[in-house]
Amino acid sequence: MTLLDDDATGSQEYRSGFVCVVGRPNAGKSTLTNALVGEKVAITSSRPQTTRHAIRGIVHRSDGQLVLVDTPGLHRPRTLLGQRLNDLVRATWAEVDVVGLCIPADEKIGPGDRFIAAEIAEIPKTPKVAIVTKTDLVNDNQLAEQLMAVAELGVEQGIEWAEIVPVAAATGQQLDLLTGLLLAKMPPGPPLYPEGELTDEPEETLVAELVREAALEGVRDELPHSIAVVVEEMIPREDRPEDRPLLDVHVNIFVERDSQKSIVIGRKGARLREVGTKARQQIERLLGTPIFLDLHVKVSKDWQRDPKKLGRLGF
Ligand SMILES: Nc1nc2c(ncn2[C@@H]2O[C@H](COP(=O)(O)OP(=O)(O)OP(=O)(O)O)[C@@H](O)[C@H]2O)c(=O)[nH]1
Repeated sequence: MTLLDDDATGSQEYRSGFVCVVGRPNAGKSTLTNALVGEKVAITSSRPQTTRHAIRGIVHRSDGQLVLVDTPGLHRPRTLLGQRLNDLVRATWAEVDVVGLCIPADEKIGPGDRFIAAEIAEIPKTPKVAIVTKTDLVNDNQLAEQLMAVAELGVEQGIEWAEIVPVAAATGQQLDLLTGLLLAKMPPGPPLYPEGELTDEPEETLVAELVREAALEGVRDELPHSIAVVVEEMIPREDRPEDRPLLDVHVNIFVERDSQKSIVIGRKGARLREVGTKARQQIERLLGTPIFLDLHVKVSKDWQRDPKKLGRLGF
């Protein structure tokens, strides 16, 4: 009887806390965050280093709440922006309850994974969970080998993995299991956010991310680092019938050079129109209201190297 009681209270205890998902660029962090939360809140792209903000997704379960922090890819800094991104990542790690290191199942562990593993090895006490992502892309043998390689990586870097969990965000495989394992590592405590809340990012940030994502689609490799998006204004259009509201959304897309501006705009504005259409649909879904999206492309020379410009663009 006592045993049963203990068991019941033990497993029912509500837990809540923060998980920071880390990993080298393209490791699948954003996709995993989205899949765990169940709605699109973090930017995903097939290009590396596109996640600029620590966007949080919130996973609600009857037994607890996970606040997921999605950081930019940690990389060797070459510019001021690179340094600031790395600082942001480290500051986040210092505050969370668990660090989850994403390592793709379909690629050999490389210097990029080692670099981040070595960095997280430096955070004392915080439990570290290795998350082997994209398992849908490999067969059982390859997965088994990767799991062993991840275990070895831990030994090599002096990390004692709290768990090593294979998942496929694309198919949803093992996601519930991962959530459960992460929740078990959270401290007991009340929900940190009200139920139903998916992210505490201001709407402007999410809108900017959606525009950025659309603007990056199918463009040259040099562009991801050179695009910044700022929402200037979001105001309801006046004189609209109550049942047909319209929100005016004014957005500036900043690039570093005239040549990049032409790429973003495209022939006779064709690309920019595509970007606008795509982003508008996503933003309307996010905000639940029809919008008029007004996009402007501006050149802000070398903004990545200029502290004042960086500050103005929100970095
Ligand atoms: N097949 C498959 N592809 C995946 C899975 N998870 C992510 N991907 C793909 O891998 C690529 C990178 O995923 P992201 O989630 O953007 O990776 P990230 O680690 O957030 O990347 P950065 O923002 O650049 O740091 C994208 O093309 C995803 O569609 C998965 O579970 N299965």
